[in-house]
Amino acid sequence: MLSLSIPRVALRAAAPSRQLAAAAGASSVRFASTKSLKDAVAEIVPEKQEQLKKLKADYADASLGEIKVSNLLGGMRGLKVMLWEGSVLDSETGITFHGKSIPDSQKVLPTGNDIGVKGSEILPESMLWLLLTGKVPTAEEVKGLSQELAAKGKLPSYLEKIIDSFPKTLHPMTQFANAVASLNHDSKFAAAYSKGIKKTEYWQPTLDDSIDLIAKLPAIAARIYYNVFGRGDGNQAIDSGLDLIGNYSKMIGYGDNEGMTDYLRLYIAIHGDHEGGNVSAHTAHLVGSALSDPYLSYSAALLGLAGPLHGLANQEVLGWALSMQEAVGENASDEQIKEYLWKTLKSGRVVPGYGHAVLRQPDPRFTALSKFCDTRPELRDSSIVQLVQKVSQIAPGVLTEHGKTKNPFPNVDAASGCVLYQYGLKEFTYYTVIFGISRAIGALPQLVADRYLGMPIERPKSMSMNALEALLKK
Ligand SMILES: CC(=O)SCCNC(=O)CCNC(=O)[C@H](O)C(C)(C)COP(=O)(O)OP(=O)(O)OC[C@H]1O[C@@H](n2cnc3c(N)ncnc32)[C@H](O)[C@@H]1OP(=O)(O)O
Ligand SMILES: O=C([O-])CC(=O)C(=O)O
Repeated sequence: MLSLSIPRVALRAAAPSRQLAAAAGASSVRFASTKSLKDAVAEIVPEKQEQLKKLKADYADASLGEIKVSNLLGGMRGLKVMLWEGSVLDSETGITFHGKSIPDSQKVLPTGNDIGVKGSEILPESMLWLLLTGKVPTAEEVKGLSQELAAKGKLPSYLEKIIDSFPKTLHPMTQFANAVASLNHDSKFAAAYSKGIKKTEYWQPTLDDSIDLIAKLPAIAARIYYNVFGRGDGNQAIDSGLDLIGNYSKMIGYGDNEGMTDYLRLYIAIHGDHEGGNVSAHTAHLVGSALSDPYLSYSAALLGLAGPLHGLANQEVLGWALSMQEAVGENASDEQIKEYLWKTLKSGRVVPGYGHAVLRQPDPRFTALSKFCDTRPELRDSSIVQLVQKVSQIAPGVLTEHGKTKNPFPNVDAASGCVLYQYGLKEFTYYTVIFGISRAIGALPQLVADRYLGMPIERPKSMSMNALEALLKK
């Protein structure tokens, strides 16, 4: 269970008490002007640059392990070849954000109640601040960031026209990536680069673009939802008193649903970063290393997220779970679920939502989302949530017996969609778009770090099979 009643941020001297904020109600809490996120990043830049300088000076020739042919042929698993500041993934214990696990983050990061909007889950703004600066923000800092994002959230009319021109049949993720790339029209980084900005200053317009993009993702996503599925407010109106996801939830028609709104906050906060090697984060970093601006880099990341072995798995899980429910009925026995799992495996398909390239235990994000379900009667009693949870107990045994996957446990995608479905968001081709709002809060901070650290263009050595054989025979 989440410790909903612990006044976490309220313990810090600068923050208003959580109870006070909640009692005051949405939009009525006043905050003194405070440090902006850009000021907070500027503070850490010199020490990070110094740390990199020292690493290079002291350890440039130290080895981090050997490269085997199996690494080259096996998707580079396990090779330590990327710098990534925001989070580290441990195969047994899962993700930590600047050293903080998900439960740790839930204890210290400001929630809606802390800034005067209803909600007890982590605000994605709080996670963004942590990922960018390594520091836990105060409630005032998060409120200030929320206000900045609301002020920058409206879409330019050229982008609205571009989104409206997409055929409804175009997958929402393809629309999303195209829309994000189009915003490069207004990139401050691209404009500054063409004017000859100094390399040491690259990070500043990179951060400006990143904040601007994060601010606009909800409206882009909501406009796509409205155009394709006809749901939501249609004009993506932004309430300056609401947080980023409070606004998003309102735009897609869930503004009055506190459970859904807080679920979206939790989902988006904890999907944000999963260290650097996953397909979407890695892609943003790779494309950004060519000094493509944040819009282009993140658009490329979204196209990777749209693959079924990565972010699209959450769409796949729901389709698969509903087909199972149709085949075996609402109160399926363990035996029926096992049979269905075997049928999937024997048909040569993967069981979506299971397995992981790094994790070897159940994904702590899956656990966090399951705990959210346990705290809410509307989810606890849902037949689809119950089925997904039952599958999570049975599938590991079947996948172990099947003997292929190195990790038979559920990953985050196993849990995320059934909650959306239960709250009435049933259009599951849209689910990965929500993941796409989230991944920006992890991938874009690294782009900023890449620029203040002066990271070079990424260019590993590749080999043909013939060249490899020739090398190995030497
Ligand atoms: C947010 C995220 O991206 S989380 C991941 C979301 N993706 C999914 O849930 C899709 C299902 N899972 C998978 O396909 C995989 O487990 C991945 C892509 C996540 C990881 O892939 P890998 O690191 O290659 O996994 P692993 O080393 O365990 O694979 C070994 C074999 O087990 C198979 N395997 C892995 N997971 C599964 C699964 N869920 N069901 C059936 N077979 C599986 C692989 O396809 C591979 O088979 P092969 O030897 O015939 O090619
Ligand atoms: O880490 C990975 O490879 C996939 C994943 O779970 C994520 O990107 O969130």
